[in-house]
This record gives sequence, structure tokens and C-alpha cells, in this order.
Amino acid sequence: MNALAATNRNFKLASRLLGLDSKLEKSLLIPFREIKVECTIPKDDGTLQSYIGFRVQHDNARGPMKGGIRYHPEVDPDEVNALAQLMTWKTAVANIPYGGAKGGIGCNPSELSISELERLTRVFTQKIHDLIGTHMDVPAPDMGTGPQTMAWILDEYSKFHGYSPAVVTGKPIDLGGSLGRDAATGRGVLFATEALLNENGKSISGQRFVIQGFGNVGSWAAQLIDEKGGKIVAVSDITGAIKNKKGIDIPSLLKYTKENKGVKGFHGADSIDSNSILLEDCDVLIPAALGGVINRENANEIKAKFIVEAANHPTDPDADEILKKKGVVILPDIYANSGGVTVSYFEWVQNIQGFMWDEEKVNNELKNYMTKGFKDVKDMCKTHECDLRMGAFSLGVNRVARATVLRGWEA
Ligand SMILES: NC(=O)C1=CN([C@@H]2O[C@H](COP(=O)(O)OP(=O)(O)OC[C@H]3O[C@@H](n4cnc5c(N)ncnc54)[C@H](O)[C@@H]3O)[C@@H](O)[C@H]2O)C=CC1
Ligand SMILES: O=C(O)CCC(=O)C(=O)O
Repeated sequence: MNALAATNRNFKLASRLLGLDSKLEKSLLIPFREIKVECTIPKDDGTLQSYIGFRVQHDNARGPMKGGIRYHPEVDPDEVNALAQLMTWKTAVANIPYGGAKGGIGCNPSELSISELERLTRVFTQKIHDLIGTHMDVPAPDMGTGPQTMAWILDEYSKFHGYSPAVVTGKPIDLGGSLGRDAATGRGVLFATEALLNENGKSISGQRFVIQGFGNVGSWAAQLIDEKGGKIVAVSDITGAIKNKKGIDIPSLLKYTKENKGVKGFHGADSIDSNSILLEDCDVLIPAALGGVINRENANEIKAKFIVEAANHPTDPDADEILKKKGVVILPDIYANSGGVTVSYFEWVQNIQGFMWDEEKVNNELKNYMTKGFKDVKDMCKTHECDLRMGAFSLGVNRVARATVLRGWEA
């Protein structure tokens, strides 16, 4: 099932649980605005190359639209639409005053030089600068982008609108980025996993983890889980997959991946087939890369007891059904990976106040939000007698529906 069909399906199930008016349901599904722009840049060899950039602004009932920008060859309009919609429910689940958006450029960032990436980012910003802004739509990093990408957007945007640090989050600290934002999604995954395991009478220490993806989210989650005594038995990224039943030495792997640009060839573990990473024996599986990776083809073979969705929409609805029957508990993306956008919110607040928080305050506040989010999701599960995904969707959809109605919706 494609990402948009899967996200729409989950939304509709939640809408039925809540008994939403059918016209309101339809209106909540339709994006506020979809932007598609042509971005042509000169490559380093002087030839011209064109790319397509997208920004889907899904909903702004609760505040400015918010969400990352992804650079990946598989970026397409349906996927960006789905990701933008997920941001709307995610910011509502986190209870931060934002709507949802997502953007992306169909490109392979590993095949572009730094100066080509800079030109592409600046052209994209020139094309969308009138449609983003501190109180309109605030981009952030996602797959294939990072603090440097945000710095270029900030600089290009500021040429048109004056210096505007709060137009993007996930910036370098020197440009007003927040302490703790780099680690925030991984740290949020840690807090979310702790909440789930504690509820099931377990703790991080002593559990075996498998992580797919070792970029920003996966590597921070691995580091923080390792520090808490969790045993990470397998890890993969685009270069390959590795396994060590006794537990991978994560500090050494972090050092190795910095020097070698991937996990492939790491000596402290055996190389395994990348396709089998999700099927490895473990207690907690953390997909932290692409969407749709857990599907009807492999769900039956998954051995984990818990899945914590660090990636966006890693599990499609067919797999949800299969895993539910197997008794696997899934902590859904719109709660589990909300630590990133929550600290983005703290960054935006700091920029607007012109006052910088210390890292301890950021991490403590993040823990408060993640703990409250888990309780709110569980309360919805109790009210509607549903699983965690529907608990999170009904929580998010209900908050957005209430804001929409208060702002003047009439059926
Ligand atoms: N960066 C953030 O703050 C947030 C990211 N996310 C989600 O987390 C996921 C990962 O994002 P980031 O870590 O930021 O991206 P990233 O670009 O820093 O890292 C992506 C990782 O996935 C790996 N990867 C790519 N294709 C793969 C494949 N076919 N098999 C195995 N690994 C593969 C890459 O090698 C890399 O290790 C995405 O789904 C993103 O939407 C969600 C919330 C916030
Ligand atoms: O930090 C943000 O604003 C957005 C992060 C994001 O794109 C996501 O949560 O999927």
C-alpha cells in the first residue's frame, strides 16, 4: 500500500472512532497547499541539471505548519503528502502549537558535491520563500538533510525577508540552533521506548535491540540506548548490515561510521544480508530509515516483541494487522519520533524569545513532553479500546478537529 493510502486509512479509522462529521473528515484530509517547483542548477562540471522540489502544507488549524525537508531519490508527491499529514497528527499528539508540513527534493544527496547541494537548496528556497515563514511554515531537517541545509535556507530566506532565525529549526548552534536538537529524535525514541517497556514491566537494560538506519535518528537512538544498558545486536544502513549476538560496541561503531561513511566492514560484528535486518531475533525492533519497510511480505517473520517506529510510516496497515495477531506491540511514529519536532518547537521558542536554554533544560522538557504524550495516547487507547496506533491517531485527529471547529468550521 502506498504511503498516502496507508496514512489516509489510519486517519479514517481514527475519524470513525471519534465519530467525526463526514464533511469535517474530508476537509481535514485535503492539504492546505501543495507546492511543486522546478529547481535547475549548474553542476560542478558546468552542465545544467533539473530537480523537482515539493512542499506540502497539510494543516494549520493549531499553528504554523511544521516539518522536515528530505533529499532522497524516492521523494514523490504522494509520499510527501503522507509525511505532511503525519506531521499534523504528530504535532497535535505532542501538543505543541503547530500544524503539519513536509518537503523534499527528488535527488541523491550522496551523488552531489557540497557546492551543488548548496546551489540546489538555495534555488529551492528562492522558489518557496514567499510560502514559508516563522508564523507560516517552518522547515527542519529530515533524511538526507541536516544543520548545514538549514543554514543555507536561513541565509537565502533572510535575503528576501531580513534576518529570520526562526524560519527553520535544526540549525547549527552558531546560527541559533538549540542545544539538544541534533540528538532530540533519538533521545525522544529512548524516552518513548522506556515508557513502553516500563509499562510492560521491563527496562532498557537487558533488552536486545535491532536498529535499521544509522543516520541522525538511528545513531543517536543507538548511543543513548547503549548508555542505558540496552544490548544492540544488529544495525544496518544503506551500505550494509551487521550483527553481533553479544552486543555491538556502539562507541566504536560511531567512530567507525564517521571515518568510513557507513557500517559496512565494521570489524566488531558479522556482516549479514541487509534485507534480513528486520527479521533478526531481538526484543525491540527500531526502524529508523525508510517508510513501508514492514509490510505483508515480511511481517509474519518478524521476531521482535516490540516495534518502536523511529522512522515515519515504517509499518503499512497490512503488516499492522498481521503483527497485532502475533501479539507484537507497535509504538507508532507520530508519538515515538516526536522528540525531534518537540525540540524544534523549543528552538523556535528560544529564537522568538532571543534567549538560549541550556541542554539540561531542553532534555528535561523533552522528557516531560514524551512522558505526557505516552499517558495521553494510553488514555485514548482506554477510551476507545484500541491499539497504540489508533490511540495516537485519535488523540492527534481529535485535537486538530477541535481547533478547526473552534476557528469557525460549520458543517
Ligand atoms: N531527523 C529527524 O529529526 C527526524 C527524522 N525522522 C525520520 O527518521 C528516519 C531517519 O531520518 P534521519 O536519521 O534524519 O535521516 P538520515 O539521512 O540522517 O539517516 C538515514 C539513515 O537511513 C539509512 N538508509 C537509507 N536507506 C536505507 C535502506 N534502504 N536500508 C537501510 N538503511 C537505509 C542511511 O544509510 C542512514 O543511515 C526517516 O524516516 C525520517 O523521516 C522522524 C522524525 C524526526
Ligand atoms: O523538527 C521538525 O520540525 C520536523 C521533524 C520531522 O520532519 C518529523 O518529525 O518527521
